[in-house]
Amino acid sequence: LVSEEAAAIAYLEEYDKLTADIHYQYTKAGWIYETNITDETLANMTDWSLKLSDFKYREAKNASRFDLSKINNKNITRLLRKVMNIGIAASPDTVKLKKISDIEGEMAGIYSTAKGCIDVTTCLPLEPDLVNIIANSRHYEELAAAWKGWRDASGKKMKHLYPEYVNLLNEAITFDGKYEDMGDYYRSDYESPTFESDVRALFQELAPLYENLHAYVRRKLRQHYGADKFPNTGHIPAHILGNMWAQDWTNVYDILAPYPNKGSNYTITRMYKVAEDFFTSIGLNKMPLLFWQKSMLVKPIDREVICHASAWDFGNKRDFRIKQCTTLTDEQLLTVHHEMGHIIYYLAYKDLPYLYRDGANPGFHEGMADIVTLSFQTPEHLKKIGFLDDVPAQNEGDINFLLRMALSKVAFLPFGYLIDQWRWSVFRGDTMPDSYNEKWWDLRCDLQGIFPPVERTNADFDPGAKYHVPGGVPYISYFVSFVAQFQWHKALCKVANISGPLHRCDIYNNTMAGSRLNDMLKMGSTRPWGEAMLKITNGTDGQTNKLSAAPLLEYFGPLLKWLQENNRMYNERIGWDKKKCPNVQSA
Ligand SMILES: CC(=O)N[C@@H](CC(=O)O)C(=O)NC[C@H](CC1(C(=O)N[C@@H](Cc2ccc(O)cc2)C(=O)O)CCCC1)C(=O)O
Ligand SMILES: [Zn+2]
Repeated sequence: LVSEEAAAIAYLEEYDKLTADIHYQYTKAGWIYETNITDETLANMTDWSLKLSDFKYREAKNASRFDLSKINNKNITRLLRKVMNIGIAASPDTVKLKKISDIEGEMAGIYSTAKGCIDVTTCLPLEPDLVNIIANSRHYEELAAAWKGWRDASGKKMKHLYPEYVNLLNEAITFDGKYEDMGDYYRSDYESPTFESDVRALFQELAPLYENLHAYVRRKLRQHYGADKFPNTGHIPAHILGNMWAQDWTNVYDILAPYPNKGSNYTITRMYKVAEDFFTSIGLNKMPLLFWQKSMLVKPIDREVICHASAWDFGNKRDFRIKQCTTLTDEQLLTVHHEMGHIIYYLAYKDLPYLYRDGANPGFHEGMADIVTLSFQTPEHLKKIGFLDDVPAQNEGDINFLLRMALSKVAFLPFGYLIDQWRWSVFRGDTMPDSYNEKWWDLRCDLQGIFPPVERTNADFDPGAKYHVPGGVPYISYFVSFVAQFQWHKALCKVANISGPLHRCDIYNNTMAGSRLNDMLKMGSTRPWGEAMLKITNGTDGQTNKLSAAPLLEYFGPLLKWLQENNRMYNERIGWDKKKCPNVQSA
């Protein structure tokens, strides 16, 4: 009699090959669509998406025949549970699954081909045109036109699709009674019943730092644009922060602090080589030859593509690519490092069983993508690789540098937190279609302290103007990443014996730090993520297997002190009125 465990092992070996093969086909169909948007490539991708759902449905049935209580090998039971954890593919209603794919395809198509009109004759794509206007224009009305034009052409055009999309997802995911709604399923990636309250607590711990940055930035922007543009509720106009979603404020750094912002003489290829050099300098992998042959690193001129940058793992242990409409800007150089960070993670776990080729949780994959930017952006590092001529003197250079880092790493926190607060409330049924936009602006106003420059009504659908909402891509992973990456940075700097303030630490060329990081990366999702966290933090002070805001607060400690002094000196109010949002109609 073959033991239950032996039979399960034999099944999983066969499954591993089958799942890798069908995922290769599905990923290739996705790549072909995203790098050449046509009706045919969309139909092909939808076809493979349904084939994959069908495969998952069948194999979940096959795996359910094993009696887990008779298998004491935790690894085998974890793998079997992953085979049976198939999300919406648990629904036998393939007509509804196809409808979900069709709606997603339609929303992604609207988003990726939308052209926002900034006047009656000029309509422009988001990347790079509208992004550049929002980044570089300093004219209030011109910025407002680009901000409104984009939302009218994207979110507003897909508003009618989203209610059915939500209902179909909820029907499919609740079919076998494992999940309460689609938000419950998204959160299950973190394998923790307290995840939702844990991230809320982290956000509240970080709010004072954000509010002090917000107060300083509001004062400097008020000086530039005039006090009449700033309501006495304390909110900042959403469209003058240098980013289409006000999620990253580095582009208005020139208004906030006079600082020689060096444009450097580099090429697109050199951007990728510089990023690769960072990873190899700490002992991690270089990009395989296939990466350079198959990636799409610049926007093609002869076809429509999805420009939103992304990293791809084709699942055959050899084919890893980046798709990015790369341009020569500092922000883009960071995105290059980010996307390549994902590839490094893929390479670290490529020889694990397919089911384990994932981040320990989605936030870990994003944290890995970002971690090197904490070293790469230090003035010392930029000087080392010739992007900065001189290192600014200690003190005021420190504050300028910390301010610039805070404009991306602190400014982002409420945004990274709120997208899924909105989405989870929609999936729960707490927010119905007739208040989608009001709920969105409740969160945007109350948590980010910004308000819309032009009147918003429930005819608008501003959540749809952010890629990840029509794309059905979870977002809390970025909030988790922004917390975790500072925990890892602190631990790796300790392991690397690099002393001094955390914000000046650069792990470049440090293979001890790299190998400690790799110990975590190569685990993939073999174990619950607390064990992966300990792989990095073990033996360092404050070691923990949980998320902690302390390292982020330590990193920005000197800046918070400076901001508090500066805001006090100018008698600047900290914070803004909650539940009062200018330009937003409440139902
Ligand atoms: C096949 C596939 O989809 N692969 C996944 C990777 C995987 O899951 O394996 C993937 O490539 N996702 C794309 C996404 C792209 C970007 C993004 O969307 N960023 C967020 C939030 C943010 C902002 C600042 C920041 O410093 C870091 C993140 C935004 O721009 O709002 C765009 C620029 C940066 C990262 C990404 O790389 O995370
Ligand atoms: Zn990422």
